[in-house]
Amino acid sequence: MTPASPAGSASGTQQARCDAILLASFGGPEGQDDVIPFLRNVTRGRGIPDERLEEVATHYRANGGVSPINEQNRRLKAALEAELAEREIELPVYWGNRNWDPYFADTFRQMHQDGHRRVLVLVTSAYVGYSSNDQYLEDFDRTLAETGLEGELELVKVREFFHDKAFTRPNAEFLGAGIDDVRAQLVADGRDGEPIKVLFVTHSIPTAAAEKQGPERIRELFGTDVYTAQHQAVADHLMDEVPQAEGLAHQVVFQSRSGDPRTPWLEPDINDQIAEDAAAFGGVVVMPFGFVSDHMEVMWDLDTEAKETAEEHGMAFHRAPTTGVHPAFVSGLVDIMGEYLRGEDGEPRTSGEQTVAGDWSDLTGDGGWGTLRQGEAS
Ligand SMILES: CC1=C(CCC(=O)O)c2cc3nc(cc4[nH]c(cc5[nH]c(cc1n2)c(C)c5CCC(=O)O)c(CCC(=O)O)c4C)C(CCC(=O)O)=C3C
Ligand SMILES: [Fe+2]
Repeated sequence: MTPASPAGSASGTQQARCDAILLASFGGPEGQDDVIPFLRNVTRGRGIPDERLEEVATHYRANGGVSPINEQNRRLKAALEAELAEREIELPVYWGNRNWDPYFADTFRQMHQDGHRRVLVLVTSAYVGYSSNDQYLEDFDRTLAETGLEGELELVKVREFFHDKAFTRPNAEFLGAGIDDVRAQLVADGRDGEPIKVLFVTHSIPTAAAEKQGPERIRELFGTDVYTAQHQAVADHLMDEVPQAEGLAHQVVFQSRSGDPRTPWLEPDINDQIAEDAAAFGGVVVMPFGFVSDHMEVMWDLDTEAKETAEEHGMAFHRAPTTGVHPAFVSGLVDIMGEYLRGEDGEPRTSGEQTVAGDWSDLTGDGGWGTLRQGEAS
């Protein structure tokens, strides 16, 4: 695994050019028979009790055993291919997953067989955390070793993009539309003028894992862990960007905690926060900005559970979409990938545009995750 060095920063050394792109994702089941094997893959070696697997399985079972994530990724792959073709960037796009078919091992073998030796890897996570970054790097290294492709296939991971226009522009649009919708719901209900709150929701992680992440300068600046800080910065930026959001309350909250209930995870949970806000707010806009597609965690934890919680408390509710295949997301991602691709003149072809202010370099910091792995956090 090569450290993510954009083409332009390759000082002096003559780098080989990337000859393919890999869309790397989580993977999900595509039928009832896939559900338990998929969950075993996800929790491999982490001692997640069977009761918990069965509980999570019900979320998938209720949807025919199918997670929407693979279809979302097929659509994203097609959209990226179209955008690349439009710009005359002639690189094939492959797709591989951590937890389901097509598995990384099969895709790596296929790419190598097709003659590719240096692959630009786009991971479907906007932020830097163990699950969204480091675990992928570990998977890539392990897969290269398992397939005997170490030294044969070089992988270059595209940087995080939570702070880029690619990600913030579609989310700003969704936030504005969400506020308009909740306002309209309140008006239709004869409750015009009741206050609205914006809840920015992301995946919870064990606090021990969050606290392990450097760098210190970000922890000090935000007064919180680095995982939360990335989300806090995006949430604050979006509230500033969107005219309709002026004067509204907002907060970063968490969803989908799992594991041993005695192990502390980041809080508050979105459902608890909705219940607490019910007395003071007439409606809630839920922004699932921790994810880049409407997958099972969005369908179940937000469209089912959080929506129910809001309804029970008589609150208007709007769940905003995720970036998915929004044209600005797709073209922004290709701009960012262009940082690693050189044009005729040897310079990076394009670059992303950072919209969230701040120095977001070296987000793992302090040598990364050290010996702590999330499975050991409890
Ligand atoms: C930070 C984060 C992201 C966001 C970053 C990113 O997007 O990469 C993410 C994404 C996802 N997580 C997903 C699904 C699951 N995550 C689990 C378990 C866990 N996630 C964790 C963290 C994260 N997860 C953690 C700390 C655990 C517990 C320990 C462990 O086991 O690692 C479990 C096991 C059962 C359970 O305990 O709930 C499942 C089934 C799906 C697919 C959804 C679909 O199928 O559509 C996606 C995109
Ligand atoms: Fe997860």
